[in-house]
Amino acid sequence: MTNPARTRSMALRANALACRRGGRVIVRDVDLEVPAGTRLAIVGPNGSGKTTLLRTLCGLERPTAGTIHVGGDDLHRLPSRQRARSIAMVGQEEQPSAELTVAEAVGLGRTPYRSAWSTGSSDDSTVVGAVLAQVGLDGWGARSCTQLSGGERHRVVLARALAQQTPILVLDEPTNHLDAAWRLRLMEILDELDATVLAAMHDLDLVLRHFDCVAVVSDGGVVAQGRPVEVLTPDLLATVFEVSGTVVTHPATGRPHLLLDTPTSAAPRAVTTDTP
Ligand SMILES: Nc1ncnc2c1ncn2[C@@H]1O[C@H](COP(=O)(O)OP(=O)(O)OP(=O)(O)O)[C@@H](O)[C@H]1O
Repeated sequence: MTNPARTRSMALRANALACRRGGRVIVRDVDLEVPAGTRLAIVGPNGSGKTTLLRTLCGLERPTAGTIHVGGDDLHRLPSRQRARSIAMVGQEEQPSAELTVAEAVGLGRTPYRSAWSTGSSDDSTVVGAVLAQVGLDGWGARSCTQLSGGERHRVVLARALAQQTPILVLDEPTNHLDAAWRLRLMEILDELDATVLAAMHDLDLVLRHFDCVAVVSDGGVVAQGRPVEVLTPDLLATVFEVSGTVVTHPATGRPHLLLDTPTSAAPRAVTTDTP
């Protein structure tokens, strides 16, 4: 499928980033260098600070310390329209507004390109049609967002972000609500996109196979970053996630896959001869 996005990817850099919430330090001393066109996965246990970090990196939360640069510009000095043309974000539990049709919800992604009183151009309709096809909702534009399943609503908010045609795309757990086929299709969409992608991910196997880099967050700090196959080692998986992990090669494709298990179940099983 042709990629309807007309973007050029852009680098993102964060230095010494810190965030507090409710008097607590949630993100501490984070340095990230994400070259243009890189797909970076942010992984870490529940509550480790991934959402807070992503929201700060796209300017939705102000850091208490540190700087963020996109394409060389200080994010917090960018006019809001330019910021909205640079970074699109899909939140973890984001929902399209119930009052809107699917096309209207996706069309919101075009807002940064519209003048004050414009309701949208034919160019905008072309982009909306193309991204709806990309997320498998071709012809669904006139439907009310109330008539969608959880996974379909999630694909609508993803389409809204794709319609924004930004050089940086930030996704917080984008595989939430998606079935097995759509999880893989989403990874293909990200693979094809000419954008820098930052995504909080819980599925470490998808990270291994589809991301260029991974940053591991634990207790608000980045404890490891680099190529997934080098970072997601058995030692790190045991220390940070308290799971045992083994990389195996798919017998048909030859691609690496990550198998996870509880630490004890990976140990050799005792053979019992007792009959029930
Ligand atoms: N408004 C707030 N005030 C105080 N603490 C908060 C606030 N929001 C989040 N936290 C805490 O900050 C920590 C990090 O939360 P965050 O949502 O960034 O984690 P996460 O890694 O995205 O988690 P998950 O994988 O569960 O989505 C958690 O301990 C959370 O309880």
